[in-house]
Amino acid sequence: MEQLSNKIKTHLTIKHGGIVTRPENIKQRLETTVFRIVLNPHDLVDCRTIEKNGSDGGGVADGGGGDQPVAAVGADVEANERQIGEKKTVGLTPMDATSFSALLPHTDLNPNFARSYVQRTPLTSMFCPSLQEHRPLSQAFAFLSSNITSKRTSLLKGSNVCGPVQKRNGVGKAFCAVGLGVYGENVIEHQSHSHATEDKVGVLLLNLGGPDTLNDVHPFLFNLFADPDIIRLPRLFQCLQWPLAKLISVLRAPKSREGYASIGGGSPLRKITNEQADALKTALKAKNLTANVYVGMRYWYPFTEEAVQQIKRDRITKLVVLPLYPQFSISTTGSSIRVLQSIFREDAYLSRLPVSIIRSWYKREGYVISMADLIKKEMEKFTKPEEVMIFFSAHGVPVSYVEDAGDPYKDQMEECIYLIMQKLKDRGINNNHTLAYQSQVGPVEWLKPYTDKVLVELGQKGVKSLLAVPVSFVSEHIETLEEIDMEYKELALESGIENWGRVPALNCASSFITDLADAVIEALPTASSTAMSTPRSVSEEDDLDPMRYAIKLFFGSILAFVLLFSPRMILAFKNNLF
Ligand SMILES: C=CC1=C(C)c2cc3[nH]c(cc4nc(cc5[nH]c(cc1n2)c(C)c5CCC(=O)O)C(CCC(=O)O)=C4C)c(C)c3C=C
Ligand SMILES: [Fe+2]
Repeated sequence: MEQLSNKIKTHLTIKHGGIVTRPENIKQRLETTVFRIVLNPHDLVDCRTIEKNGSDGGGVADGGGGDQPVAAVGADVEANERQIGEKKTVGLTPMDATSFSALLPHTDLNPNFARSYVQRTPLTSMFCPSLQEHRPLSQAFAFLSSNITSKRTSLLKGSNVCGPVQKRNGVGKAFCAVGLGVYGENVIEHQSHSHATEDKVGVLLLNLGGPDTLNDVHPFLFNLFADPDIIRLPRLFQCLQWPLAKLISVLRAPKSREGYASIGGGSPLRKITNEQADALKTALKAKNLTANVYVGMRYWYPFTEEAVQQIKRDRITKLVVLPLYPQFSISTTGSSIRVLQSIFREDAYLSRLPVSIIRSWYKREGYVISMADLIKKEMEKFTKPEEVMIFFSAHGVPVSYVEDAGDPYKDQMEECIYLIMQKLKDRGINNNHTLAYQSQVGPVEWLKPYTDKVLVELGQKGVKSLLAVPVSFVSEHIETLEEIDMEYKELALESGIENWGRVPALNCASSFITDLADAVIEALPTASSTAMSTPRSVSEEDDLDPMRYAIKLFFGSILAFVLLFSPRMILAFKNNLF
């Protein structure tokens, strides 16, 4: 039992600190359609795969750097070492299939969300009557869903990624798509920039979302912690996801609320993302592409599910999915794609919609240049720019994401920093730089070094001027406005750093938006793009069996007790780690 308890502790990963759940669950509940996976989470276009000038790229997982096309689909790719300048990075890292696990049935038990969602979201009100329906027992037990192991197994089965499923279009762009469980001919092809008049192009911007008001903080946090890509529990413990999410969101809410209060009483994310969507639409128009741009948030309004419903209503014929995270992480892009997968596989219309997903874009020249421009501009504000330490502060993730689940986030982050620094060097800027990770929460180990520790060390070492560069995210949000601008600044000044600066988030910087527009155009799927149906996994089948759920529930409860009252958890709560 003790061994088991230790294992659980090492698996439990919780970061930041309700009662609203996600709307896809309502949809699952109300729409009975044929189950067919159509949007495969591995149908992922990494912008690295797109050659800028359209020359023939070969399109195999060649591990080449720069603009070389690489098959950068996340799942089950063998680690492929790559040399970038003098820096060695891992180009293709294995991804854990749990990041794309199928449905999240445990949260659709939450009636509060259903009510709140329907009240607040007119778009879904057409489903409202069905909310009164009783669910079958098998679904009522669905919160015990456990798919980590089975997904991992299916992942391992398909370790050969790019060979048979890769196609290339006429201008030499190479793409690779891999199925989850079934690896077949599910390929997203790409076309040149001529668009048939009957095409109705949609771009779906994915983002995390944030509470609009202080009252939203608690339910927002609940949604976040109810996400199995945020709190990654071992299979047997997934029945704890929901109670744990409630517990942690209650514990985290006061601290979080304080943070949002200090930045004006809510998150600026919705407003900024909407502005980015408008700017992108305009930039696409300037490039002769008329497109509707939608915003889909993972944990708050407008939810991804709302955006998808609008896409359906608008009868979009081609869709490009663009997560607003430059680097891929299981906890961000991975989680959003998993939600999309669950929606798409249940819907006949969506299942036929040609879709391409830009899974990461930190390597794009336009993004790197935009970042370098912003850094240069801020550096010039210092009296002695050449003495400024460039301090990249990235959002952290638990170490287990990277080491156990194969999250490529850390490698991509390091490569991203390398590319930005190279760009600065090209402009004669040779300052020292460092990378640290911020925003840790919970009793687990996060990526190191930690931002707060490094700031203190730099101050002690005599660094006098420091320029903080937020790098995981392209909008201002609580972690730039509160954590960096207030907490870290204060800490840095206390530690001996005298001159503090912070690079603003890209927000709607025109070079950045223009580059996103290029990324969208390059990623446009052709009408002939096919979708692949993927069967339910063994564990999903299990999830429909009430007896198996009852057994899981029984053992899960015993283990939950051991876990929740373990000394490490108690200590974490006492030390305010949530
Ligand atoms: C285990 C928990 C979390 C992981 C892992 C995580 C990864 C992660 N998050 C972002 C970007 C954002 N996070 C935001 C808010 C936020 N994130 C978590 C938890 C995890 N994030 C919490 C609890 C919160 C709420 C705020 C708080 O209490 O600290 C936001 C929204 C900010 C806003 O303005 O509303 C963003 C954006 C990235 C990029 C990332 C991994 C790479
Ligand atoms: Fe976060």
